[in-house]
Amino acid sequence: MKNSTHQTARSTTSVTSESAFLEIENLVKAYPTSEGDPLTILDGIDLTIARDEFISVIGHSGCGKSTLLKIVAGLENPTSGSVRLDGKEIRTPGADRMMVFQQYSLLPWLTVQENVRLAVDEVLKKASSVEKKQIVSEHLAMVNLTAATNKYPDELSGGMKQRVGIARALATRPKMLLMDEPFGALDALTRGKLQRQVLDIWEQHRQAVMMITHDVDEAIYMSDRIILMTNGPQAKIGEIIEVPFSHPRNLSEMRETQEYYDVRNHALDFLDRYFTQDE
Ligand SMILES: Nc1ncnc2c1ncn2[C@@H]1O[C@H](COP(=O)(O)OP(=O)(O)OP(=O)(O)O)[C@@H](O)[C@H]1O
Repeated sequence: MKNSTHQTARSTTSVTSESAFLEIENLVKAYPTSEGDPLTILDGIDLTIARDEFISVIGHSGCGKSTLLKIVAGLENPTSGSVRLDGKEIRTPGADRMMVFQQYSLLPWLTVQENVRLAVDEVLKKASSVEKKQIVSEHLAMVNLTAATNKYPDELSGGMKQRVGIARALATRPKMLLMDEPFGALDALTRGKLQRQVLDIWEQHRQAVMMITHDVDEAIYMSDRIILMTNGPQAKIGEIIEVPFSHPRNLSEMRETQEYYDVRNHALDFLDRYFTQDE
């Protein structure tokens, strides 16, 4: 089934300006070093993402993917350039962007519903107590966790913990979801199930998503475009692949098409070209 032609792996650098929701312009990020001169990690990133678009960011370890995500989250500031969400410059974290990390950052002394409720209380301050209760149970149901509502994190599997993290992020109704290798710590079977669940939710309630992953198949399955980063330091966007499948998607059907393998090979060839000896 595999072949190496690239005919369907189209590259596009941006969405149209009318539909741009996140706009990253000439972003540079440098960190100070003990040697004196700062080290430029990201060097001139230009990227626009639409309001209802799911994008994945792939690149070799250390190229600056998490740094880029943290800048969009407002946890880090760019050295120069601009990052705007819905026309407004991002400088600090905000309830319009929620993050899901690889390591489930749940509070161990709170139950599943209390973990989600804490975030809802923090963000949806104007909602009534009844509404907030409803939002929490609705989002726990979305990730099939109703039965685990009153459990504590250490009573849950890794996949369940990650589902709580996803329910928590979605329950605050952010305009943008930022995910840093959200399935990276899970076994293959759990990963596949959770990818499907997140995709089901996203296909029903579309929002802007930026997901970092090391997994090309995950990126093809879930995203509209795949951002391929060059190696760091001074990493840039090397290429952007438009995934030629509409949503909702069916992985088995996708895998029966030539387009799937064209995109896959194209992305893997790119990553091979940027492979370095010290990785
Ligand atoms: N706060 C910081 N101070 C100095 N250097 C930093 C800081 N944060 C990240 N870096 C450096 O920036 C580079 C990019 O790091 P980053 O974590 O963004 O890469 P990544 O592509 O997400 O890596 P990985 O795939 O391994 O998670 C690395 O060389 C890292 O050491």
